[in-house]
Amino acid sequence: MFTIRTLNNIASVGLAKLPKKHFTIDDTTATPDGIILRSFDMHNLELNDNLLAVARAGAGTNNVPIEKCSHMGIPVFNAPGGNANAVKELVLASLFISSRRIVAGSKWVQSIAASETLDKEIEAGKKNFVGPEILGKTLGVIGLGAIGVLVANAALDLGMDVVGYDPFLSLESAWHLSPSVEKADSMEDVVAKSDYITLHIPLSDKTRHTYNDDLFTKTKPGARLLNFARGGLVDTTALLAALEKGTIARYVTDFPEKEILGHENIIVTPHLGASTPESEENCAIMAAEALRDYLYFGNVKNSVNFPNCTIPYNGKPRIAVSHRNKVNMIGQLAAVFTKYSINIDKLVNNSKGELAYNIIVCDSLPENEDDFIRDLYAISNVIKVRLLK
Ligand SMILES: NC(=O)c1ccc[n+]([C@@H]2O[C@H](COP(=O)([O-])OP(=O)(O)OC[C@H]3O[C@@H](n4cnc5c(N)ncnc54)[C@H](O)[C@@H]3O)[C@@H](O)[C@H]2O)c1
Ligand SMILES: O=C(O)[C@H](O)COP(=O)(O)O
Repeated sequence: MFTIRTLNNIASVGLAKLPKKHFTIDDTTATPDGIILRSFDMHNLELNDNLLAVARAGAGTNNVPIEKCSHMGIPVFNAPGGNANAVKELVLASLFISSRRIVAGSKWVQSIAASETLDKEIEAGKKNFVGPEILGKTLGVIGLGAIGVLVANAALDLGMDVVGYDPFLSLESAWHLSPSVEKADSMEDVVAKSDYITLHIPLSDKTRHTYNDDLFTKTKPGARLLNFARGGLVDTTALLAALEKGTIARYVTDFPEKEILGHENIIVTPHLGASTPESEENCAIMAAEALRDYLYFGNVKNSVNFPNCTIPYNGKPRIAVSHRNKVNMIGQLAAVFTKYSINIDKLVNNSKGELAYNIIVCDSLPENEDDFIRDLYAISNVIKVRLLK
């Protein structure tokens, strides 16, 4: 039986992927085997020793202590692309609301007292809410992953020119990205030629304050900046200065911060990017399935810190071993199997950065399982050993 703690509301269709026969959902336990969450900040949460896996029902994992999890041999799963369409649709809406003064105009209309002269007042006041069309304008897309590709392709369909930048473009993205998207060599190149700029990169120590004074200086004057990725990507002080100077005409963001609330040229939504029933369900299903397959079979798919590693279940016992990515680890593991006369049926070893992970399917298990496990743990650089029967 596995105990799963949820740290946010997770769509019930996702939790239904964890059969009651083998899983208990307990949101109060301090010793879960698995955690499922959305944006809950896990950085200050103590990780219990028996925690086996964390699944983020969404894309961004900056709220999860990845390094600490890797150190403890805990895979962190996410739901790549599971909410990309929801974000794309909100970004498209934001292209329009950053241009046409829909939000300000609507607020103004709501504020006028209904009177005999309403029509006249509206016709006189509407000149204050003029905004340009997006047709024929240039959109710069920074980050061409699941969301960036959808946004770039959709903007082409709306008659925009699109320039994109992603130095780590994946094969998957390259397959889906329209060839009409111009490839830029640098972020500076993108912001210098774009009337609209949209950010779709993860937040990390490397990307924090990507949009800073320097990049604002290189931005085409009067550009509109959309941020549906993470608040920390934009340096707020530099942003407010850029709005003051007119470098940026409008900023639309999904990440409220007290410094930007109430600014006439900033439109803020309450982190709504993935808040559609479709995305909430997709992500919950992807996260729960990844967690279930890891807990049952040791299979790894969609992990941000572990390599993909899968062996279809064939009824035989399996040992899952994570270790630091060093030489001669397989040789040392195999020696322990030899010592206990265990025949290996299948073995997959994959690595990701400093971490490697093995699934070893065996024909039998030794009589003294505890000694066997202890010998595996005794190998230097082994992090976690799981015996799955
Ligand atoms: N507002 C929301 O509710 C919401 C919803 C989903 C995702 N997000 C945010 O959007 C981010 C992107 O989501 P995604 O699903 O497209 O992720 P993704 O992993 O599919 O794509 C991210 C892309 O950014 C690229 N990248 C990384 N560093 C870069 C850099 N320095 N310069 C340019 N490109 C860089 C990567 O190569 C990758 O292609 C997430 O990390 C998350 O923070 C927000
Ligand atoms: O990174 C993500 O997937 C989004 O920010 C969505 O976050 P949420 O699941 O808390 O809405």
